[in-house]
Amino acid sequence: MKVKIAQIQAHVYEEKGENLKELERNLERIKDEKIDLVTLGEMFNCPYQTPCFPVYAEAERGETWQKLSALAKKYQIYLSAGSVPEKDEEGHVYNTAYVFDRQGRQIAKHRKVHLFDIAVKGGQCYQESATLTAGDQITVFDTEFGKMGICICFDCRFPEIVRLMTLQGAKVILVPAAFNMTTGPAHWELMFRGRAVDNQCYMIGTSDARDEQAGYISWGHSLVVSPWGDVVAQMDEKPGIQVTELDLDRVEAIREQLPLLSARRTDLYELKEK
Ligand SMILES: O=C(O)CCC(=O)C(=O)O
Repeated sequence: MKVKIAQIQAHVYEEKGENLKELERNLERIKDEKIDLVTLGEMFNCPYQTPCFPVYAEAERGETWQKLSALAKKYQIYLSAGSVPEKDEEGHVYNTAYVFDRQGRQIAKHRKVHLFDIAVKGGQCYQESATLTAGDQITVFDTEFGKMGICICFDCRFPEIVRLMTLQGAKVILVPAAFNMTTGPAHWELMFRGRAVDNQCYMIGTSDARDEQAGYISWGHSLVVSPWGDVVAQMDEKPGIQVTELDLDRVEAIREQLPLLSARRTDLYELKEK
């Protein structure tokens, strides 16, 4: 089975609504390409700076959510709408990824479970936990193409989360992300290839475009890695759209020929789900 995906690596505007307008312009550009699934970057509608998250945050089903749902319906696409800051009733703010189906119905919601708190000497420092609360769910969802999983950026560094999604049946893992100028060159491609090789699944990393003037400078390089570990497609750092066709039959074929998942020694080790 084939799935045609479009990764939109967009510039993040300070004006929240401008990001939705840009999304619509981009969807209009690809509307005749029979795209099945569109993916966006992490915090695609909000500068990636901790003080901005509470200010830009909206409740689920808020204005941004409504527009995203309407766009999925209008263009009859699955829309993995990157991630956005989400506020709950108690005022907690999350880094949340919504996924909509072709009718605009929400079919998945993932709140980032591993907050990005790092301090690399002479390099990138960041503390998401200054304003964000972590989620507590692993997220897989059904599509007409079978099960997919989703996690957000730093989540993907933890092999357990991708393994659990794989064991729950996901053949494609979507990762809205924004690595930076320290960790991007070092780990971006390596991480996606590693997860793909271990789990024999498609890994789809979609970043925001690089903005040298921004407080946090994204690495860009949105990519698709096959279940064999090849980089099927990779962008540079600039805004753009990358269209790729996934062949989901390769997942089963590779798992049969190189039976890693079935050869696990679960008598010696196990991964517990809560
Ligand atoms: O893991 C990294 O190097 C980057 C992670 C990140 O930027 C994020 O989780 O938003």
